Amino acid sequence: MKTLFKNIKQLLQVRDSGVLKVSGAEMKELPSISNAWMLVEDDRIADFGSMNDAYTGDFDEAVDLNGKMLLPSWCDSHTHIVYAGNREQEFADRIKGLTYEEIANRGGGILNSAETLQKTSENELYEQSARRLEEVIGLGTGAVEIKSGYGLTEDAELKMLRVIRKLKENYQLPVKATFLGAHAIPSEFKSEPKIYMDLVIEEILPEVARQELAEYIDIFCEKGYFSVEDTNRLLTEAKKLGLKPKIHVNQFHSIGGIKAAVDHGALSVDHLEVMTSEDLEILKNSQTIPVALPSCSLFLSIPYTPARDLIDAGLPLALATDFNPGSTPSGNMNLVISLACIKMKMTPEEAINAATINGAYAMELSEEVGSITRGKKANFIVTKEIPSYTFLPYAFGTNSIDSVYLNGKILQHESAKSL
Ligand SMILES: N=CN[C@@H](CCC(=O)O)C(=O)O
Ligand SMILES: [Zn+2]
Repeated sequence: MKTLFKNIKQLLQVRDSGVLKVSGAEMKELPSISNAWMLVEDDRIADFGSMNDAYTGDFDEAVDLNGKMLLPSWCDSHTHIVYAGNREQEFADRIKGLTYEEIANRGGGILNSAETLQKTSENELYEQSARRLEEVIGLGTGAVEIKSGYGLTEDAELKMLRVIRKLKENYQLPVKATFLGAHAIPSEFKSEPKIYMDLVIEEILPEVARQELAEYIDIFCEKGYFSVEDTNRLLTEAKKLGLKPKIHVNQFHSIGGIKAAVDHGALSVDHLEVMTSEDLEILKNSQTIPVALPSCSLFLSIPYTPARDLIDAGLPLALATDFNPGSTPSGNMNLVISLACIKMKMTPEEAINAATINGAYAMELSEEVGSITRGKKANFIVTKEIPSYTFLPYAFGTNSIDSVYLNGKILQHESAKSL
C-alpha cells in the first residue's frame, strides 16, 4: 500500500539516516522542506521531496495536506503511565500550603499510589493505563517509555510490568519498559531501608530479568529516597542482568547521582531541576543524555531544568512528560514543548528536536522513529492549518493537531488499538 501526502506546507525534521541525536548548537537547526510531498509505503516512510520536483511514481491513495504541516510523532522517553487512581486530594492539599515533601513524609505521595495500585486488579490497572496511553497517542505521541515503581512489592511491581508488556503487545507504537522498584521506601521498611534494597536487588530484579519484563533500570536517587550508595549497588547488579540505567536524579538536591549514573554508562539522567557546575562537567564528558521534564516543574512549582546551560555547553537534551499521578498528571507533549520555550528559553527548533529525535535517542529508538527519514516508521503528526511551526509552542494549550498516524495508518476514533 503506497500513500502519497502532497502539498505539505512544511515537512519538518527531515534527516538522513545515521543522525541519532542532536547536541548543542546542532539543536538550533530543524531541517525542513517547504511545499513538500511524502510517500508512505505500508508502515514506513519511503521517500519525500519538494512539490517543485513532484513525485512521478505510482501510489494507491493521495492525501492533500494543503496548508498543513507534517512532523514526526513526539517521542516521550519518561512516563509513569501505568498507575491506579489519582492524587487530586494531594493537589488540593498543596494549594492549601503543604509541600510535596511534607505530603510524602506523612505517607502520601508515591506510597499513596502504591497502596492504591496494590489493591487494584491487573485487568483494572490495564484498563486505566490503556485509556491514558490512547489519550497521549491522540496528542501526538508515537513512542513511549513506561516505568514501574508504584508497586513496591514483588507482586505489584511484576503486575505493573506485565501491564506494560500487554500495552506493548496491543498498541501500535514502540513501548520501552523500565523497572523502578527503587522509587520509594515502603513504610514497613522505613527503619531498615537497606532491607528493602536487598529485596529489590536480590528478589525482584532477578525475576524482572528472568521474565524479560524490562529493558531499563531506574532509581529515585534523592534525599529521603535512595542514596548514591544504593544507586551504585543497584546499577551494578542490573548491569549483570542486561538492564541499562535511565535514572531519576537531581530533582530536589544534587547528591552525586549524576556521577553514579555516568559511571555506570546510563542512557539518560532525568529531571535535573537542580544542577551544579560539577554535574554539568560530568555530563560533558559522557554519552548520557539529559532529559528535562518541564510539566513536573510547572505542577510542583519547582525550578525548571537549566536547559540553556546544558545546550550551551554543547550537550544534547531530550524533553519528556513524566506523566504520573503525583508530580505530573499530564502526558501532553505539546504542552511540554510550550513550557520548554516559555520557561526554559529553548527555541522552537531546540524544543522540537528535544521532543522528537533526542527523545527517541533516550529510548534507543532513533534508528526507528524521531525524524522524517527514509526507512523509518511512518509515525507522524499532521497539524491543522497553522502559520508556522513556531505556532506549535506559541499557542500553548491550543490543540494544533489535525491527525496522527502510526505505522502509516491514520488514528481512528481516538483509538490506536488494532490498527
Ligand atoms: N520523582 C519521582 N517520581 C515521580 C513522581 C512520583 C510521584 O509523586 O508519584 C517523578 O518523576 O516526578
Ligand atoms: Zn519520573
